[in-house]
Amino acid sequence: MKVTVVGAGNVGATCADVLAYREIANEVVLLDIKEGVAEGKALDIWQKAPINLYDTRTVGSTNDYAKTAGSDVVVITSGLPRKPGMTRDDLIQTNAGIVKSVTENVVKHSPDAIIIIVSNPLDVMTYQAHITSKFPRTRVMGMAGILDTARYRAFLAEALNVSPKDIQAVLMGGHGDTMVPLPRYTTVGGIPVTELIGKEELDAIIQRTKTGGGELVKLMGTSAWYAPGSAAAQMVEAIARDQRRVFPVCIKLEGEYGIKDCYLGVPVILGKNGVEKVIELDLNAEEMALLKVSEGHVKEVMTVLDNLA
Ligand SMILES: NC(=O)C1=CN([C@@H]2O[C@H](COP(=O)(O)OP(=O)(O)OC[C@H]3O[C@@H](n4cnc5c(N)ncnc54)[C@H](O)[C@@H]3O)[C@@H](O)[C@H]2O)C=CC1
Ligand SMILES: O=C([O-])CC(=O)C(=O)O
Repeated sequence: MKVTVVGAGNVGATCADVLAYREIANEVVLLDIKEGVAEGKALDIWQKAPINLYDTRTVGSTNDYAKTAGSDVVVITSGLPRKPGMTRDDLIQTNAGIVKSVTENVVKHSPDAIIIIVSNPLDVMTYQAHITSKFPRTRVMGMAGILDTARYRAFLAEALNVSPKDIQAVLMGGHGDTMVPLPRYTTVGGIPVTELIGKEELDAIIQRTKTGGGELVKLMGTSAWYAPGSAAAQMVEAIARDQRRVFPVCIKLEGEYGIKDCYLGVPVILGKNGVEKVIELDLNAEEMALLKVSEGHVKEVMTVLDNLA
């Protein structure tokens, strides 16, 4: 299994590191446009191998896609992160061009790859990569749902003073303030969460989850990377090991949930072919209304992208 991570910044380097120390791939190529940075970080990760005991080979590349040739999975993290006061959508102008040119190179050198987008605005950058690559939708997906769900699970674990391992949840929709956490599908060791926490406290956790990315941007002056990098690596693992894990993943909807031609996070089965199946939940009217709001927002930003072209 050969995996390329494009963008050797905070998220990309973290993802490459997790891929290596968890031996998810035999070879990880880290690529960036900044001279020497990807080579340096790949070398640093390789020099950690005798300490942390792994044998994944990590290779760096300054914009030389020949080194990425024949990758099975490509994770695209290249692009600007936001600064305090910005929304993810504010990044579209710069990141659309970056994701487009990176995708063109990926297609040329790894025509059979599965592409995982991380760059923001996530749902619309997944759209950009999909239309540029012309790959089937099952091979072009965005990472956001695992991260958003992890934040929700972490906040719940803290509030209930239980292990985050025992909290299972689904979160749908776009990667932004219109994301749709689903308390009805949230359990703690199999127990419905609503039996363990009051409505007011749960609502506050849901609200904190929706603005979870912004909370970190405010604290750090740039966006998060440990959880995002690990979340992208977890998607790669599900594909590399054909685990058929059930994760919320951003994909083009083609009629599921009554939604067409929109890129939204939905629960899927992730395996060796990419998205093996989109799972359709029987949402109630309130949940469906929230998903429609999310669809409306993502479609607006998709139109912004169409008008850039
Ligand atoms: N989907 C999600 O849940 C998350 C998305 N993000 C997004 O991921 C992206 C990366 O974030 P960070 O790693 O924190 O940023 P960063 O600034 O640390 O790293 C980005 C890297 O991309 C590189 N780059 C720019 N243009 C390139 C090109 N054409 N080819 C190759 N490399 C190129 C830069 O040189 C830089 O090293 C941002 O757009 C951010 O908003 C971040 C966290 C979570
Ligand atoms: O908030 C940001 O800009 C980065 C991101 O998508 C996240 O951490 O959820």
